[in-house]
Amino acid sequence: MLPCVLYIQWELTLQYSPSFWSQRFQDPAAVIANHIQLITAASDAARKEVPVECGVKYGPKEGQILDLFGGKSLPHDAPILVYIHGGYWQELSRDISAYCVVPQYQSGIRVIILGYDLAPRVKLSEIVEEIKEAAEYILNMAAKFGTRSLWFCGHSAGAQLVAMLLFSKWLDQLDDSVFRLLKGFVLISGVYDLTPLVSTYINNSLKLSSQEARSLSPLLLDITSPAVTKLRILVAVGDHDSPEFQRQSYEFAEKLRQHSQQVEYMTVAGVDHFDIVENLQQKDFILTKIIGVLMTG
Ligand SMILES: N[C@@H](CC(=O)c1ccccc1NC=O)C(=O)O
Repeated sequence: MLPCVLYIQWELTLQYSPSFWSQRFQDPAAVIANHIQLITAASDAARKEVPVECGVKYGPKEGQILDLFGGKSLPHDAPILVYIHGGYWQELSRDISAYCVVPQYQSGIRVIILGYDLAPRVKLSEIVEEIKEAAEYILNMAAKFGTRSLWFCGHSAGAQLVAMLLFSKWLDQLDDSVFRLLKGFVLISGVYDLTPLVSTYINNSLKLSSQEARSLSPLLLDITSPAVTKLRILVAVGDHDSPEFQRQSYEFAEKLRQHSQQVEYMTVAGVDHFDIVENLQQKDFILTKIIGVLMTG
């Protein structure tokens, strides 16, 4: 029999390795390989099909770069969707994360694909700071464009980065003329309590202490910002995500609900941690349609 500590460690590793839960492939490595292949092809296609300004710097650090899709072909007040990729803050990049662009652009939405520095080069607390700087930069840019609405959407680790925007004072200090552009968040298959990751391989490059993990966990922090009551928030998770991922999404949505009546929770049928976002390249996928309706309705 395995000693209890080893068993718990193995169970945590399993719960927080999304590739093990896909029902589409036998081999977890094949899930990731397929994911990279699909999102790379869809991102290449987006750059061919949609006018794009690539490589806009939004801050001083190397990875603080965004790509802005839509150009002059959209009206100046077109809504903006900001998309933040996942990969446990150590994998993937903005240039292969533009897969949601084409259908949203076809619905009249500008899309910003946000890049950020990755661990172990930077600490997670620095990445959270980079995203805050991005949000500030983008809101001010949107105010200049005359944008009518702005949404943030994050996948997996990217959903934690979006959620952390709620725990920073800058949101409450924004001028109302800028804050009113921010309409909501779409949080897809996120991780909101980081403390279980500390004892897994995921922490090899993050090097989070238990204390740091707590301070970066939206599920464990007090929500004090009045901004939360003004935002619409959709928390979505795949029904083939691991039970722990599903629990975290459910609990975070419940926590948000204690502060706001504008929070929705949904389990997306028939998808895992990866095709829940791969499918954002399809205009008929339920989440693609919901994002379009939320942003233009
Ligand atoms: N090593 C992980 C990889 C992973 O979690 C992941 C990969 C791509 C996009 C998002 C991911 N998860 C969280 O950000 C796994 O086994 O699934």
